[in-house]
Amino acid sequence: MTDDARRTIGVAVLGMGNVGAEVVRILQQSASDLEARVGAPLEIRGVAVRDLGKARSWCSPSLLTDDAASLVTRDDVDVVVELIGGIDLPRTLIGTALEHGKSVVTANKALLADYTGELATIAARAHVDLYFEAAVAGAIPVIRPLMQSLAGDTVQRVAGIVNGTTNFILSAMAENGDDYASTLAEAGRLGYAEADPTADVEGYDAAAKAAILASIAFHSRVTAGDVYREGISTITTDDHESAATLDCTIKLLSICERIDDSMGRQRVSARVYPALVPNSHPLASVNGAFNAVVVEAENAGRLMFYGQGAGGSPTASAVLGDLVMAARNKVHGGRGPLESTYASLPIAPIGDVNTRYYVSMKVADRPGVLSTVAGEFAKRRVSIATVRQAGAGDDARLIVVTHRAPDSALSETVDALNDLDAVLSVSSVLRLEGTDG
Ligand SMILES: NC(=O)C1=CN([C@@H]2O[C@H](COP(=O)(O)OP(=O)(O)OC[C@H]3O[C@@H](n4cnc5c(N)ncnc54)[C@H](O)[C@@H]3O)[C@@H](O)[C@H]2O)C=CC1
Ligand SMILES: N[C@@H](CC=O)C(=O)O
Ligand code: NA
Repeated sequence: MTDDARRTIGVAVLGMGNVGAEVVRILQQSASDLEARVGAPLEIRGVAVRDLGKARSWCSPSLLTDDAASLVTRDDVDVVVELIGGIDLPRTLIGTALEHGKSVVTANKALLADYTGELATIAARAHVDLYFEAAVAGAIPVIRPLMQSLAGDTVQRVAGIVNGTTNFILSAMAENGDDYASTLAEAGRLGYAEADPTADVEGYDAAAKAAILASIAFHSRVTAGDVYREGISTITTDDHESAATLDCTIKLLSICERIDDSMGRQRVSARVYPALVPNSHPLASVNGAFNAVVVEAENAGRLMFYGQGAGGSPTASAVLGDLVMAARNKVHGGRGPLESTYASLPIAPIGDVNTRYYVSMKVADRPGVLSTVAGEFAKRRVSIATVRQAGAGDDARLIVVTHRAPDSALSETVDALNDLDAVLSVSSVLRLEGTDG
């Protein structure tokens, strides 16, 4: 090893919350192993926090600063680890760090979903790394497998459960009938939820991750606004009960796939919504804050990645992996792969996606209602797979499951059902995924 290769790598950590605190702990506890793997010692030069007065374990007070902007430009810092969250401040801090020749590791999917292009351009100009394995599916390696291991294949589909908080809530509701609000509060206490948990429950976090996954998988620029999104805040105990009667469970899915238009041209569909998944499907048994991502590639076939998708130490594990890579590149020269958006595939609207629907509606309990309801599906060429009546009289409900049809035809059918006198209300509409038909 040359003298140069033995130089110390200076690390700045920005934010010491759920993830930042774990990163600082591991950096100190595993210092000698990390040194051996990098080929040089990693030394924390500073830790930026919002409140200097707060007590912290694993961190000498002399390292703390409330001036993140100065820390990221210091000459003795080689790699900046951003774990503050949000958009405007980290965008500026990361941009500045990269411009000053620092490699950056971040877990910030909200930022990356819209600004990967901007930040990757600065990183390329400065010949430094921008790594973000922790931004999607926490501890699970998905970014690196897609970007590197599958770089020679053609990925067709990336789909799965990428939000731990909502999976924790849906699992608790389905398994124990737990209450939505208290389970969400518990996810916050356990360090799974975002600072504003609306990002989790309304699907924004999963949509940001879908944008990142789709961009990498399809070598195209996909941003958060390109992702169709529905959250889980409207899912009720009745929905879980209905799912159980169909031998299904409800999961918030992120689905990114190539779909053809009517001329056979490829487009990208990226979408996030709660869906019924058959209990026999591998995703149905992914519970709690666990995530799973299924990748389908032309030559590799189907690959499944499973593990802890949220929480301080699992996320810190992915951050540390990136930090070791970035530090090695600083020691030995070179940099990681550049982002690749050469394919520039356009985005397909949700209406063009073929899905199956589950529709539960309160109906008048009188002769002819079933055929009126079925007629609205038929008018739009939506084929019905099963119909079941639950309850009777004032409690009569029809539960319809369709075959696959364009989402636009399905949503027009639901609008038409809402206008029928025979339908008192459409109480629930969910997609059904993971089945043929
Ligand atoms: N918690 C998790 O399971 C995961 C989180 N992430 C991402 O990691 C990042 C951090 O997440 P958490 O640690 O959970 O959030 P957190 O809210 O626990 O930590 C953020 C910390 O940044 C500090 N902070 C705010 N403004 C600051 C400033 N100007 N200077 C220095 N520090 C400042 C806050 O005081 C807080 O301690 C976010 O981008 C999040 O989306 C990614 C994957 C999993
Ligand atoms: N809030 C996120 C944290 C990890 O990305 C989640 O619940 O998955
Ligand atoms: Na990951």
